[in-house]
Amino acid sequence: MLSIVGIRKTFNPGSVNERLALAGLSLHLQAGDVVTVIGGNGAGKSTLLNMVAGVHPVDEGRIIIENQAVEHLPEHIRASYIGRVFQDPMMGTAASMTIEENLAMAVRRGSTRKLRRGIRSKDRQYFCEQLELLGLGLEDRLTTRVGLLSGGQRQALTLLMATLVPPKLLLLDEHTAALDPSTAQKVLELTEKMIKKHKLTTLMVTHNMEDALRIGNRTIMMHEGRIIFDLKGEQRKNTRIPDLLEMFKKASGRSMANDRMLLAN
Ligand SMILES: Nc1ncnc2c1ncn2[C@@H]1O[C@H](COP(=O)(O)OP(=O)(O)OP(=O)(O)O)[C@@H](O)[C@H]1O
Repeated sequence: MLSIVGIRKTFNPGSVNERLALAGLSLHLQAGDVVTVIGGNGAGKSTLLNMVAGVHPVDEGRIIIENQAVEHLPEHIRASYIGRVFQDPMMGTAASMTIEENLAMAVRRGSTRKLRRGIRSKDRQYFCEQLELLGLGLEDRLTTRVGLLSGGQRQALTLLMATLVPPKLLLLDEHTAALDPSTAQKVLELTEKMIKKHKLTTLMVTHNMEDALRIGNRTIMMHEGRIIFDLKGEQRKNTRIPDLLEMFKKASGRSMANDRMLLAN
């Protein structure tokens, strides 16, 4: 489903700010794989997602989605089949537009149909049904501007928009990190529900090691632009947080002290 082969990315090459973010990373996902991505600060997790989404061009390597090489395709083309939810609830939705206008945009993602002028009552009914699934009462606020919603409501809406037309690939970049714990929990439950409902192939970056081991079927840990371990099956089932820390130490030669990953657990 997704094959990432030997991708390299260096930011600001040749300058004092040169940063090697991805060091020839390879990763293969089967359809329906839900892979959590963990790693210390600056390990390259966001860069990995950004490269798949086409935010930055790769220096080297290939990215193949359903047998199609996409590494040279611009971000807006990839956006038609990649759903994304970012850490910042202000991204992913248009603040000045209403809930129904945002949803109408999301429905048209990837469609060759021209933008219709109005939103039909049939569309409204569908939006209401979908919003009800969030359990946040947003179905009664279709004409509310998104800028007036709370961070959690906005993030739940972004998640709905990212999955309304089921994407080939869902990319979640610490999408609950900026929310208060109970809202984060709720958005995470919704995430799991959406992934299950649409059987979405997913890459989810998280700093929460407990979530990383609980959600999905595979966990990769990154360090200095590489994958230092890849847990699945029985091995993953039997792995606990202290084991992760020990594995990190062994693979990276340093302890995880001071990283946000520790603070989140
Ligand atoms: N747009 C950019 N311009 C310059 N350097 C960048 C850019 N994006 C990332 N980097 C650098 O690339 C490296 C990897 O960063 P990245 O954000 O991918 O790490 P991360 O694992 O997501 O970290 P964190 O958990 O702290 O968010 C870091 O050294 C970072 O400073």
